[in-house]
This record gives sequence, C-alpha cells and structure tokens, in this order.
Amino acid sequence: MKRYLILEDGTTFAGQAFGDLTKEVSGEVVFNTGMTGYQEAITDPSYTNQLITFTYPLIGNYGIDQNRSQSLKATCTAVIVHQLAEQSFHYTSQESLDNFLKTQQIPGISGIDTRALTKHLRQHGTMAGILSKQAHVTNFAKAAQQTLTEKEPAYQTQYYSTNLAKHHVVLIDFGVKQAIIDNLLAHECSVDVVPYASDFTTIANLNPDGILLSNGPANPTDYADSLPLIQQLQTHYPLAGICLGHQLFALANGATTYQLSYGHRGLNHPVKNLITGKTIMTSQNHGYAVAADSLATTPLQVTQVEGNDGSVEGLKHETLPAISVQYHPEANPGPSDGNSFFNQFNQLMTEGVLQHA
Ligand SMILES: NC(=O)CC[C@H](N)C(=O)O
Repeated sequence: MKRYLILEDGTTFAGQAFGDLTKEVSGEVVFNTGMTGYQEAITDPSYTNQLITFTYPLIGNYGIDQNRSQSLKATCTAVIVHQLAEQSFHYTSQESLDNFLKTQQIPGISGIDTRALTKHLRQHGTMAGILSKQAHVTNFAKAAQQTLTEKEPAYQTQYYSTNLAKHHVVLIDFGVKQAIIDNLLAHECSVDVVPYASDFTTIANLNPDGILLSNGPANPTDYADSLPLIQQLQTHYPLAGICLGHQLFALANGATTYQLSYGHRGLNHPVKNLITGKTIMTSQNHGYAVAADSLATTPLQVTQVEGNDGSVEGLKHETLPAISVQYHPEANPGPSDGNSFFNQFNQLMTEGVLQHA
C-alpha cells in the first residue's frame, strides 16, 4: 500500500505503508542518526508528537525485545525508514518492528530516501509533516509543533528499591526513560518516580536525598508552571537535570531556551567538558537548547559544550549543589562516556551541604 510523507513546504516523498495501515498522522519531522536504538527511540516519551526519520538505511533487523522499551508504549507519532527489515535476527527478539508498530497503532513508511529527507531538514530547518494515503494534503494546522496539551508523559509513578541503596532519589517524571531509572538503581539509589505536577510537600514527604528532573517532550517553555517547584526544590535538596530537566533547571534560574534549526538526535555527539578539557561521545535527543548568552545574569555556569555547534550541554549552580546535562548520560543505546554524571549526582547527595526541609 502506498503512503506519502508531505512536508509543510510541499516537498513530498512516496513510499510503502507499514505498521498501522489506517491512520493519517501529523507532527514535527525529526531525524535520528543512530545505527541502532530504533526501539529505544520509538518508546522514548521525548519523541511524543514527532515523526522519526531513521538515517541508518536498514531498520528492524534485530526486532523488538520488551526489555529495551523506555516506557510502557510506543510514544512517537510515526516511523520513517529507508528499508524495513523483513526478518529480525537477534536471539532476544520477540516480534518484528512491523508487528510492534501495528499493535501500538503507530504508522510507518518505508522506501524513503532518508538521506535526501535529512539533508532537506538540515538545510531548511525543522518542519511539520503529514503521513497520508493521499499525495496532496494541506492541513498542517495541527502538525506545526508539539504542545504540552497534546503530550502524554509516561507517569510511571512508582517506587523502585535496591538492596544497596545509599541515596533516595525523587525522580520528577516529565516523560522519563526507563534507562534513567535503571541507571539510578545501578548507582545504588532507590527511586520514587512522581508526576511533574506533584507539589513540594508530597515530594518532601518522600524524604529525598536528591531530586532528578527527567527528560520529556515538547518545548521547555510549555512547563512554566513547574518552575516555582524547581526553584523551591533546589534550595532544599541536591538537584540534577537531564535533557528537558536541564532546560527547566536553566529556565528556573532565569536563563532562556531556543529551538535549534534542526535537533541533535543520535548516538555520537561530541561534548567537551570545560572543567577537565575532555571530550566524550554522547547520546542525544533534543530540539531545544539553553541560550548561552542568557546565562550571564543567572547563578549558572556552563560546564560542557557540544563539539559541533558549541551549544550548552552542561550547567552547574554557582552556590547550590545542582547540576544538569543536555545529553543523555543513561545512554541507552550508545556510548556510555557520559555515565559518570550519575556518580557526580551521588557525590552531590553525599556532600550536599543543604539541610532537608
Ligand atoms: N529528550 C528530551 O528531554 C528533550 C527535551 C525537549 N523536548 C527538546 O526537544 O529539546
């Protein structure tokens, strides 16, 4: 069955339908350059309302294994590939990507020149697109941007314990990835995951040693209501932020954010640590960034920058025990170079000078 991807500037790509065959969907068209990790991306809540183009030419060849999912369901809007693997080979594979997307009601399109599509997005900037059975559609009204009202965070409100717990972390769920929870457990932290609309008292009653602000979808400025909570939390507990959490930590301290002309989505983004001078390879997925020139009047310092475009990748508070990174230190999949972030967060919780509430 034929299916079309129509970009808001009229550029049209024809391909074959897979996954859910009935839906017509729209959203922001983004590209991910990872050679692996399609399942992690498809189930990462940060991709909510986005049509993911995978630039690696063969997608699906190691199938789907429930253990790799980053949330309870597929969260992106559509999947765009060059070639869909007809067979999946990995020993842990439980089903094919095509089947998985059918059950998850996510449409896909294959046979797309994903290199041409990606070059187009890099040249003209991020844009909306519609996936349709028809070659001519113009209804982009809903597609333009993801907004907070359209997103559904994972809300994995749950307690995770580990025998070795040295610290107790309250993880604020803006659309958290399972790998963040797994990494906290592996770093000897027990974890309470709470919805982002939780109030200060509810969080304080959980007796945290530290607060972690999760990743999540949409424009960080959509979360203005959460900033007073973050301001209050950072003066009571050691605090860390990842990706959206990093952006919200910046906004809560008076910085601003902006939309990148096209996002960073892949597994090999160089990040330079300005304190150690070391560059590491990181896994990334973001379309917004903290404006470096907005930081001068804030209590925040840049600790890390992206190697390609110099954008802000890490922050620390000058006086409070609070740090954040724009990349994904849980790095699942991808290089684990950024993983020491969790050791740093542990150190903040061990040495944090603040009295609890
Ligand atoms: N992975 C994330 O947390 C993404 C943050 C935000 N939605 C962005 O695209 O920049």
